Amino acid sequence: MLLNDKTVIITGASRGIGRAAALECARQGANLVIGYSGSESSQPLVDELIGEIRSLGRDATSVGAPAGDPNTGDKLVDAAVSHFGSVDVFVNNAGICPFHSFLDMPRDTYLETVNTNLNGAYFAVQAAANRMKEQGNGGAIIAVSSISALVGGAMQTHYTPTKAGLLSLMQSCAVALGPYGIRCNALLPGTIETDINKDDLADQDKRDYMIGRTPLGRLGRPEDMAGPIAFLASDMAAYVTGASLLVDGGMFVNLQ
Ligand SMILES: NC(=O)C1=CN([C@@H]2O[C@H](COP(=O)(O)OP(=O)(O)OC[C@H]3O[C@@H](n4cnc5c(N)ncnc54)[C@H](O)[C@@H]3O)[C@@H](O)[C@H]2O)C=CC1
Ligand SMILES: C[C@H](O)[C@@H]1OC(=O)[C@H](O)[C@@H]1O
Repeated sequence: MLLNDKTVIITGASRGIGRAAALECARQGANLVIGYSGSESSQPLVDELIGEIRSLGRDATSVGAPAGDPNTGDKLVDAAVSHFGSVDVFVNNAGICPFHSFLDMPRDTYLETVNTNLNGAYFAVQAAANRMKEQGNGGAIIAVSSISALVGGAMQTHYTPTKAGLLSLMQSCAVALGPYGIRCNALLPGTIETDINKDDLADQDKRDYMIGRTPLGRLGRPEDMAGPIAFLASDMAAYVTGASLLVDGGMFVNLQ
């Protein structure tokens, strides 16, 4: 197992990519702190996920707190330490992408997107890194960035800068935290079918277009992200830091 007895924190883990990553980390031997928004509607999903993790023979606890709140990272770290005694891996995954055109972007939509996806991530990564430094055994930090860190989208002008920001944050943190043995990497998913793009992909033309751009001939599934996240979290990636792992079915390189 790749993550035996490690403590892994994952934000936005109630569903989608975060959930699949949590289950894979549990299969690989980790105990989990499940970060979620704290909304009532998420609670049953979180309870079900914790049940699944326990049925895999591992343990999990949850923290309901908004990703954009600068104190959320401290709460996640406190929960990891009080339940499991350490923080070994931190996966910053929570994110939103409310598709909207640029010229009439509501200021609140822009600010909420940047706050949830990037500002909260900064403080959460800082909290996890301080704990890892204190423990003195290194650690692994992974930010779920996106193919959108590299390319634009007319309906994503508020979103793509947050994903480029996360990629850049991991690069700079790799430099800042390397001396403590803390590795920092970015995962760049392509188009993965989850709730974040359910409405967008309900448009059959858009869906066919995205599939057509993907050499592997299908959209991604959350499970496709889980192995790469577990790899980056594990000692198999002991010399990988400051890297970005594009997991997109080949979409990015498909010019013509
Ligand atoms: N689905 C895709 O095609 C891609 C997704 N990503 C990124 O992957 C990450 C996960 O997204 P998906 O699993 O696709 O979508 P999703 O909508 O299924 O999951 C998003 C998760 O973030 C949580 N979340 C949202 N706002 C939050 C808040 N304010 N506080 C705490 N948690 C909050 C949600 O509760 C949910 O658990 C996001 O950062 C997204 O930008 C990146 C590239 C492609
Ligand atoms: C929400 C989008 O469909 C998804 O998110 C991203 O980061 C990429 O732009 C994907 O297409």
